[in-house]
Amino acid sequence: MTDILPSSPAASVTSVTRRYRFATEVVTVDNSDDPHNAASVPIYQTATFKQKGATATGEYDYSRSGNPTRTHVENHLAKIMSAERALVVTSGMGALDVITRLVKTGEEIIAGDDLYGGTNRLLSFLAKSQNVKTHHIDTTKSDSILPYLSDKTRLVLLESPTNPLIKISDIPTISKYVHDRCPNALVVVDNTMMSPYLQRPLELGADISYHSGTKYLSGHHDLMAGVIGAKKASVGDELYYVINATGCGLSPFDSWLLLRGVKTLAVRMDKQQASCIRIADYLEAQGFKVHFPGLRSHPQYDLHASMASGPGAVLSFETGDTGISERIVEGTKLWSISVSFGCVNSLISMPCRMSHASIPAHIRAERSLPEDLIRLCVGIEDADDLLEDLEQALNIAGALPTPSK
Ligand SMILES: Cc1ncc(COP(=O)(O)O)c(C=O)c1O
Ligand SMILES: N[C@@H](CCSC[C@H](N)C(=O)O)C(=O)O
Repeated sequence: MTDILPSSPAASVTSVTRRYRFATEVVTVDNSDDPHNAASVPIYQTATFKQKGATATGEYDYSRSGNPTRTHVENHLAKIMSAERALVVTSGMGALDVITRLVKTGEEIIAGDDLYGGTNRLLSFLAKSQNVKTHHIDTTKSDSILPYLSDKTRLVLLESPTNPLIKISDIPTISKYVHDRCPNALVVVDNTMMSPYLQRPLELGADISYHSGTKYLSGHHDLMAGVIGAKKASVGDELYYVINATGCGLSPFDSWLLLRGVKTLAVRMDKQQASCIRIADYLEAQGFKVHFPGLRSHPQYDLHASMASGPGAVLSFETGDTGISERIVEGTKLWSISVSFGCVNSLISMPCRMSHASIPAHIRAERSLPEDLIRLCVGIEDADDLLEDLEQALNIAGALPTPSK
């Protein structure tokens, strides 16, 4: 496919190596090619680029094919994701759409049975429209994948932790199973929940890692973006072909916003994670069933710790009663009732009513997704304020055995 690529930036960054620790690399953007030594990468808000002659194209000709602001954010993301090539598109779902275009009619996908509702929707759509079957299995048990691996397998799609039940999959073991048995299959990890700061799936054996850049990478809920990192440049080039062919590359302005946002990823995540650990401890101490890989009680605490450098800042918990859960969510003042996560502001939601409502109720039940589940996405506010607000909402909802204070 690469021989028919149009002129465009060859965004492979195999030559860009990390020299410093992650928190330093993430804030250090290489802008050394700027003709005016601009400290911040400029926004090249242009659709087209002039040519020296009819056949003399420069590095860029048209912003759908490539744009310098987009190239900068892609190179920076490739560096922090340990990818040979990174690509940015208009949303996380757009990223998965691009990846699934590598699958041909009749081929198969293996995916988890707890995964983001929109991902489930796209996989269901592919089954109907392209005859691409997805086997949904419990990827927390690595061996459960073995009976489904065949010469039809093209993608194995993992979330770890999963959204919303925060289950963990063994990325190295599953990658080995897949690569040993299906050399043409690609292991794809949706790493949105962790961000490359906490977990880098390409270093763990995966072939492609992707993100909803709408979340931690940008961090402020002021843009939609999708990010794809390919371990091998050749796979990145195939994905680039799809992006240019379909026209879903990220705009110059959103590329700039993403590059600006990602610089603070480490400080945001440190603060959000520290507060989330406190909140998880508090909820568990009140007797709730809490799903969070930072708690010793998490069934895959050790596995997660072997792959990631922290538990992140999203947890979910069960109250045992849908009505109580609704009252808790509606009783908070500081936590916004909102889908999404990874923002500097704290969010509270009921996945079955909101982010995962597109999964039919009977499938949610088959997959044991509790209707009363509450998801908390912890922001950078003062943790004491967050805890106090949560506690008053729990009290109002009658969720605490003995109302405190
Ligand atoms: C885990 C996960 N992956 C992918 C997506 C899709 O991202 P986007 O909303 O940017 O399309 C979302 C949320 O929307 C998500 O939660
Ligand atoms: N109406 C949207 C819902 C988006 S959910 C966003 C996010 N991934 C989350 O988990 O909260 C849709 O139908 O996709």
